[in-house]
Amino acid sequence: MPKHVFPVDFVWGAATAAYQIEGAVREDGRGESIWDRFSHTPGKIQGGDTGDVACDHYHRYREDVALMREMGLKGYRFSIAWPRIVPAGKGALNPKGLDFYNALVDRLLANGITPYATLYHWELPQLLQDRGGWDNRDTAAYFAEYAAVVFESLGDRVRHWITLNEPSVVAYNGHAIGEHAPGFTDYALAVRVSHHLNLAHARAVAAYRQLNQGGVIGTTLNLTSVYPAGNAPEDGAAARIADGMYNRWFLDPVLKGAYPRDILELFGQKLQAPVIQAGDLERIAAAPIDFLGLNYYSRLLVRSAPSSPFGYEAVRGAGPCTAMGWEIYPDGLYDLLVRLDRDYGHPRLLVTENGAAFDDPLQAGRVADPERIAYLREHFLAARRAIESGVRLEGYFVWSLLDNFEWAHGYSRRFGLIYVDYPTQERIWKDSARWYQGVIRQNGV
Ligand SMILES: OC[C@H]1NNC[C@@H](O)[C@@H]1O
Ligand SMILES: [Ca+2]
Repeated sequence: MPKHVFPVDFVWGAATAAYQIEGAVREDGRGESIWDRFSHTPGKIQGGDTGDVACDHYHRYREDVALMREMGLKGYRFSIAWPRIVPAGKGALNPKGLDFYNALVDRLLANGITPYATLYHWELPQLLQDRGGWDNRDTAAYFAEYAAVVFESLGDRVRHWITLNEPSVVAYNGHAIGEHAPGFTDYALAVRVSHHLNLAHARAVAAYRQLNQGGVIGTTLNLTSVYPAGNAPEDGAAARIADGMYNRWFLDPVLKGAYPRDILELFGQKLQAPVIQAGDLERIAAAPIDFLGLNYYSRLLVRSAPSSPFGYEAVRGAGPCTAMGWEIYPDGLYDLLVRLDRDYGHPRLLVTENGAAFDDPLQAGRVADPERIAYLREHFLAARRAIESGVRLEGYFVWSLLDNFEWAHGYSRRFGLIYVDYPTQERIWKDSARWYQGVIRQNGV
C-alpha cells in the first residue's frame, strides 16, 4: 500500500500540445502557424528541427490513446491547433480539423479518459501574425470566435477547458527574448501582448458562459516560487519584482480582475504601459474562471542587479538540475500551491504540467530513467503535502505523455514518460511510465 494516498477522485493525467506531437502540418486543410514559420527559419531551432512530423500523432492517435488506457490515465490534456480549425485565423472553418479532434475526444471517452482541452498552446495562425498577431487587439476577438466554434463542436463531450497555455511565455519568450515564435525582442511589445492575451482569455470565457454547456473553464499559467538569493533587503525587493513580473502580472487580472499596482507602475516607467482601454479590466473581471491550471518546473532565485532591465537577475540554485538546466526543487511546488491558496482565495487548482527532461538513452530496447521517477515522486509528495494543508488540488498532469518537439530545443530534450524513437516512430515505455501506472493504480506514492 502507498504511504501517501491521494483523494479518491484525484485526476492523474498526462499532457501534450498539438504542434509538439501532431505533425501532419499541411494535411487536411491545416493552415500555417507562427511555429511552422519560426521552425523553418534557419537558426531558430536546435538541430534545424521542425514540427513537420513530430510524433506523427495526427495519424497515430488511436495507438496513443491505447497507451494512455494501458497507463490508466484518468485525464489527458491536449491542445487544439487553431490553424486546423480556422486556417486563416478568422473566417472560413476547416471541417476536417474539427473531425480530427472529435475523433480524438470520442476515442478518449470510449477508453474512460477525461479530455482536458487547451484552446491556445501557441499555434497562432500565421496570417493573423501578418496582421500584428497578439500586438493587434483584434486577435483577441478572433480567438473568441475560434473558441466558440470549438465549444459548439466539442462542448457536449469536453467539459474541461483551458483557454491559454502560459501567456507569460507567449509574451516574454516570443516577444521580449525572441527565443520563441514570432521571435521579437521588445519588452514594451511583450507587455502589450500580455494584455491582449488577457483580453482573449476573457472573451473566450464569456463566449463559453453564453453557450451554457455546463462544463468548467480556466487558464494555465506557468508559475514559479521566487526566493531572494541573499538576505539583503535589496534581494528581497528584487524577488518581489520577479514575482510580480512572472506570477502576479498574470495571476491578478485573471483571479482579481486588476493588474498589480507595483508592476503596472514599473512597466509604466520602463516601457509604454500596456495599452489598456476603457472597459478592458471590467471585461477581464467579468470573466471569472472555475479553476486555475498551473505549470511548475522549478524555482527562481534572484538577487538585486541595478544594471539589469528590471533591477534583478536570476541566480543558479545549488540543487541538481534536469537536462534543461532547471534546478530540481520540489519544495517550490508546495510553496507555490500554498501561496496560491492563501493569496488568491482558495481556488480550485490543477497541476496542468510538471515533469523533467533527462538524457534518456535507449539501451537494449529499454529506457531506465530513475531520475524522472525520483523527480516525479518528490513533486507528487510536495503536492500531497499541499493537499493536506487544505489546498484544493484536483489533478496532476505529467509533462509529457510522449517525448516531443521541445520548441527551440527541437527533439534534443526528452520529457516523455514514453520514449519516441523518431526514425521508426516506435513508442517505448520508460521505467517511469510503468512506475506512474502503479501510482495511478494505487492512487498514491
Ligand atoms: O518546457 C517543457 C514544457 N513547458 N510548458 C509548455 C510546454 O509546451 C513545454 O514543452
Ligand atoms: Ca535534429
